[in-house]
Amino acid sequence: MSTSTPVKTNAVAAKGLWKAYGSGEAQVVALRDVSVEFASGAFTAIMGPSGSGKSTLMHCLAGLDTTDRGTVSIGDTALTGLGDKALTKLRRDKIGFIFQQFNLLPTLTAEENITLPAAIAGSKADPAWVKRIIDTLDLADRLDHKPTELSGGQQQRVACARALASRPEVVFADEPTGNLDTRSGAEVLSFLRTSVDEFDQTIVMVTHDPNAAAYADRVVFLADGQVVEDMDDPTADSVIDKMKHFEELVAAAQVKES
Ligand SMILES: Nc1ncnc2c1ncn2[C@@H]1O[C@H](COP(=O)(O)OP(=O)(O)OP(=O)(O)O)[C@@H](O)[C@H]1O
Repeated sequence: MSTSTPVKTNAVAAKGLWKAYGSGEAQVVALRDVSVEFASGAFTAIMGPSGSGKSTLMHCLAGLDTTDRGTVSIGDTALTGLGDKALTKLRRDKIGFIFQQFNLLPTLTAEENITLPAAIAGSKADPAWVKRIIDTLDLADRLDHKPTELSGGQQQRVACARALASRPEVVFADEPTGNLDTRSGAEVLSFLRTSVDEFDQTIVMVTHDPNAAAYADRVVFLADGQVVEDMDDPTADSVIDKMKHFEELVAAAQVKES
């Protein structure tokens, strides 16, 4: 009898990404030859100093921004070279987004916000799945409320439900706890952890917060547009240590330059 271990596939893969903004002397190179993969069913945090390229990388991975060179795949679909229409469809079908500012539509109820992406796509999200998410997020008695009638934490939980409603291949979360108090932030992070452990979702999250990164399975560190470290099983302390180390390296490089 063969004892095969399940093969982990990649939800997202980037190879040799380059991205620059502007031209000539004003040019800023935001990504320098970045190759990175994100396994299905894993929670990965992306960290790094301000300006290190975290948002640029996430936008390029999600097809929200173009790259100058390199390839990106979501599941088995290559993003590179897709036209606008195909890219929009891929984002709608395969990618969920959670933003720092929640980005809910103010005139719609929580429930309408959650089901809107499926409605726009002309399909209907699986009601049993949506109910399971809503129950896990403890939103059942808030579904008729408009965003202004919800706390920040509740709004972000609605945004989490919206991101997961279509069971996307990957959810990109950009500083999802940046606007929340500690308790509401912890609720959102616990939900993201649960969505990986129990619902087999894939999460890629940009964060500045070592405590948030500690919820992840892995942390990818960027500095100056490059992947400089890849850490498994992070704790808040191990992440803080690593960040101190980068700050020292950056400070040493600045002394050398001056
Ligand atoms: N639209 C743009 N036009 C010009 N330069 C840009 C643009 N977007 C980003 N950059 C530059 O690219 C570099 C990487 O920016 P990016 O926003 O990806 O970094 P980040 O790590 O997400 O930073 P932060 O933590 O401050 O959000 C920075 O030097 C930034 O100034």
